[in-house]
Amino acid sequence: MDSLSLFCTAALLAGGLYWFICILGPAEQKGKRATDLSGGSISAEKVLDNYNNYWSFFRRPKEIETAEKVPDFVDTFYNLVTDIYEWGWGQSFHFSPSIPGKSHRDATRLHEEMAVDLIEVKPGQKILDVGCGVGGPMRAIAAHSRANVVGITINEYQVNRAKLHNKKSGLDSLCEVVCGNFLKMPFSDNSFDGAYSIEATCHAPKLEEVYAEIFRVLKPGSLYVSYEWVTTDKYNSENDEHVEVIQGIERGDALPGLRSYADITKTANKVGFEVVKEKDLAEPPAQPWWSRLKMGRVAYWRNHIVVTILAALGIAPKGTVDVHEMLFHTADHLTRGGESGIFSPMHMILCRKPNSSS
Ligand SMILES: C=C(CC[C@@H](C)[C@H]1CC[C@H]2C3=CC[C@H]4[C@H](C)[C@@H](O)CC[C@]4(C)[C@H]3CC[C@]12C)C(C)C
Ligand SMILES: C[S@@+](CC[C@H](N)C(=O)[O-])C[C@H]1O[C@@H](n2cnc3c(N)ncnc32)[C@H](O)[C@@H]1O
Repeated sequence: MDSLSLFCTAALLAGGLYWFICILGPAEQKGKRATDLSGGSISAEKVLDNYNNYWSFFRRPKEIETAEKVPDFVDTFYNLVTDIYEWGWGQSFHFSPSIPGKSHRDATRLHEEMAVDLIEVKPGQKILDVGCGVGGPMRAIAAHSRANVVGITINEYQVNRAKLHNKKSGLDSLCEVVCGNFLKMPFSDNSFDGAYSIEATCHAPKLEEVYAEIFRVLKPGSLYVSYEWVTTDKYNSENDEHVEVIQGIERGDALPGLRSYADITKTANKVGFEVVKEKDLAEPPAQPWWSRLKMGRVAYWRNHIVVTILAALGIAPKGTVDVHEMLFHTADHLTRGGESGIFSPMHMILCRKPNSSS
């Protein structure tokens, strides 16, 4: 081979690799590339150890007895997955029903806007985003309602990502992000005009504790809406396949144990809320929320190859491949949970803090 053909072959190979990693594997929404994957606040050399610790803790969620350790492990989980989520899903870490003729991005935004419409906030009022991730919902909600949104997340890396995105999108005057535990929030009593949580309170070992905290910080008369992860009335704990799917969802999503849909209202009432409305937003005529996960299967294989190459080259931390593989299996369990109807990530509950409450 003469030197010109050698040069052309090398250039083609390099171009192909660049295309495979950087063009084929960019974030759903611009901001994260495969080459940026990190372990969040965990240093690269400790990613694998942290993954192994996470795995030994959450492997059998139903057996988790030390509830006080859960927030720390959830924090570790989000250090491990936040970049992969942003890269492969976008800035909103939740599901939404598919809407024929609309993109995932629009369907996601509409699902988020519905939450703030339900809590009836006015421009300039202050609302709380409980478990805000990197702030995808917060920005959509602030832009839609012109309310001031304060988000709280246990994960410091997410706080920094959210702040960066808020600034880039020009919404930082409406959006504030705080690092803290939603089981013990650094906010005064009766200080918010409304609150919402999107697929976040499922991480609380006891739902009652997080609902009680939200109740405390809300002004009397104001509304709170939550999209909860639950097992539905189709779930049968005697059915081995059902149990396998639900346990797969729990361990791949850092859940200390999924709750039954029937527990949600009971808990809201117990802490003092009036339940205004409750509805599983996944139920027909809503279109499947899991179709986006299913459609992505080919992309996950490609991502797996990209992550494996990057980890081998030392660009992505060791352990990224294991985390990605865990998510790969989680996607399958979530899809099976959706298809069988035993699981919903969008059991909506709308509650009011009574006016008379002291
Ligand atoms: C509410 C929670 C998170 C919900 C979803 C945002 C995430 C649940 C599973 C995640 C993913 C699974 C497969 C990944 C894929 C293998 C990878 O190549 C690209 C990213 C995924 C699609 C990833 C994206 C986010 C999820 C869909 C929980 C934690 C309470
Ligand atoms: C699946 S993400 C959803 C994020 C966001 N609601 C969204 O839809 O993009 C769950 C979020 O809950 C947060 N979270 C979990 N446990 C928490 C805790 N104890 N205190 C504060 N935040 C917590 C995580 O850090 C993460 O930001």
